[in-house]
Amino acid sequence: MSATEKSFPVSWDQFHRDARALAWRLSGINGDWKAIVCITRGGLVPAAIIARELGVRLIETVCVASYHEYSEQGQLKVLKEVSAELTADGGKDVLIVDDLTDTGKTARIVREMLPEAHFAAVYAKPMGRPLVDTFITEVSQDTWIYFPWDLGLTFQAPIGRETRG
Ligand SMILES: O=P(O)(O)OC[C@H]1O[C@H](OP(=O)(O)OP(=O)(O)O)[C@H](O)[C@@H]1O
Ligand code: HPA
Ligand SMILES: [Mg+2]
Repeated sequence: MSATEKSFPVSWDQFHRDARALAWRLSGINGDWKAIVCITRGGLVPAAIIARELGVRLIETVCVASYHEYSEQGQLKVLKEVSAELTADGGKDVLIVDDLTDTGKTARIVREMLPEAHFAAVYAKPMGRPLVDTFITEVSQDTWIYFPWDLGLTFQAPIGRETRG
């Protein structure tokens, strides 16, 4: 990932709306998804929303860890693979869900496990975009997305204070 300069904070409301918009798109692609494979941990939240909207009840996880704290990508580790039941036919009619794709490294690894599956992410950056079949919003590569589960309400200094110095 390149150095991040801009920030894109996402509220719970906005995330819910964007995940729902993703569900809308996915409903037009396949009316009968067999299962959702969510990429933990970030994929758990959109997966819950999409599963509710599309009536999918078979939810599997693939557990991948890559980033340590913020911005710095470490070694990619697969902590748990997808069940053999879903990989047997390459993942036909299976929906893979993640919160975002950044460099595309996580998506590439999971796609190799399920080459026939459909990959959906709520947000995408340009490097990861070719790895995603469906997404809602693209942000630039130098933008860091702050998800609502990583944020809290804090005091904001008045704009005037900053400009007065
Ligand atoms: O396209 P990439 O450069 O591979 O980055 C995208 C991945 O990075 C984040 O997960 P992370 O590994 O930080 O773990 P988390 O979901 O547990 O926060 C995010 O949720 C994606 O899964
Ligand atoms: O922009 C991001 N935001 C949060 N987590 C991430 N993991 C990779 N890129 C990002
Ligand atoms: Mg993740």
